[in-house]
Amino acid sequence: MTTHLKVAVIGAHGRIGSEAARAVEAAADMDLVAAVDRDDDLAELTGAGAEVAVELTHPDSAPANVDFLVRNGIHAVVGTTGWTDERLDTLRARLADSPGTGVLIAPNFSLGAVLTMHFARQAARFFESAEVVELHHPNKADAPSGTATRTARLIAEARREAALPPQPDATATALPGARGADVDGVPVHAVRLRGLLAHQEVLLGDTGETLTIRHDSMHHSSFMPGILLAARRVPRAPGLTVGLEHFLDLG
Ligand SMILES: NC(=O)C1=CN([C@@H]2O[C@H](COP(=O)(O)OP(=O)(O)OC[C@H]3O[C@@H](n4cnc5c(N)ncnc54)[C@H](OP(=O)(O)O)[C@@H]3O)[C@@H](O)[C@H]2O)C=CC1
Ligand SMILES: O=C(O)C1=N[C@H](C(=O)O)C[C@H](O)C1
Repeated sequence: MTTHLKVAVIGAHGRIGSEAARAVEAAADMDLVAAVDRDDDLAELTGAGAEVAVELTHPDSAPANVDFLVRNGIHAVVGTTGWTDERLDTLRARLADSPGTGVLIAPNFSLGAVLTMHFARQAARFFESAEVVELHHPNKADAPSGTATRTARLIAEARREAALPPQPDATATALPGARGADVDGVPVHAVRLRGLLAHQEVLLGDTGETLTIRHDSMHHSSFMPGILLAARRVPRAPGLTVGLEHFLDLG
């Protein structure tokens, strides 16, 4: 008899959480043992014997939910954004008391977005300038997106490794916000527009040429293969992993 992975979804009434609950239910090797949202008790997960929980709620809610999961030895696949360095440090300290538990935090579960970040990091050292434009639906809680923030950090890391100087920008006067948010020296611009779902462009420029890397998620289904892959893999990855790329072989 094959044993199915017991998976719970937290944030199961939300845009991505509801899609994730359906994807888990449809997966031949998984059982959806709990699907909870804001007013539910997380004790449902322990009662149901959840082995892995997929956390897709709100940046203000995720740290406490993940803390609960780690304290109860439930592996976590976290898509919720808003993980500052301070929040990650707190989580690492909690994980130290539960060394067998795995937590994956991924700002984006779609393969195209993971590749966009990978390619942007690869390309960054060859260009004088790089900026990130993310475009999302107007109901999104945070700006800039978790993906854009991580993309900018990866670009900044590559620029530092290549000892590139700060990006040129002769702007002397600007309306507040006109040059976007400064994420580790990389400008990040956020567009909120009905009709959009989740999109990102990485613009790289140097003398006489530009390179644009663009990714579009047209539907929440784009995130599901990554979420299911992460749920299968996270029990074998104790500790904290940030980024789905660590569970993929990107060469
Ligand atoms: N990593 C990835 O690939 C992706 C990540 N995301 C991220 O996922 C998160 C959710 O996005 P989205 O689905 O659009 O948001 P929604 O607002 O549609 O859904 C979030 C759901 O979580 C619920 N919720 C809030 N707090 C809690 C809590 N403490 N416990 C349980 N449930 C709670 C909300 O309830 P209520 O409405 O009452 O607040 C809501 O039903 C965001 O951070 C988003 O950026 C989104 C898509 C892809
Ligand atoms: O809120 C969303 O919709 C999304 N959030 C994630 C992010 O902030 O990067 C992933 C994707 O962009 C969709």
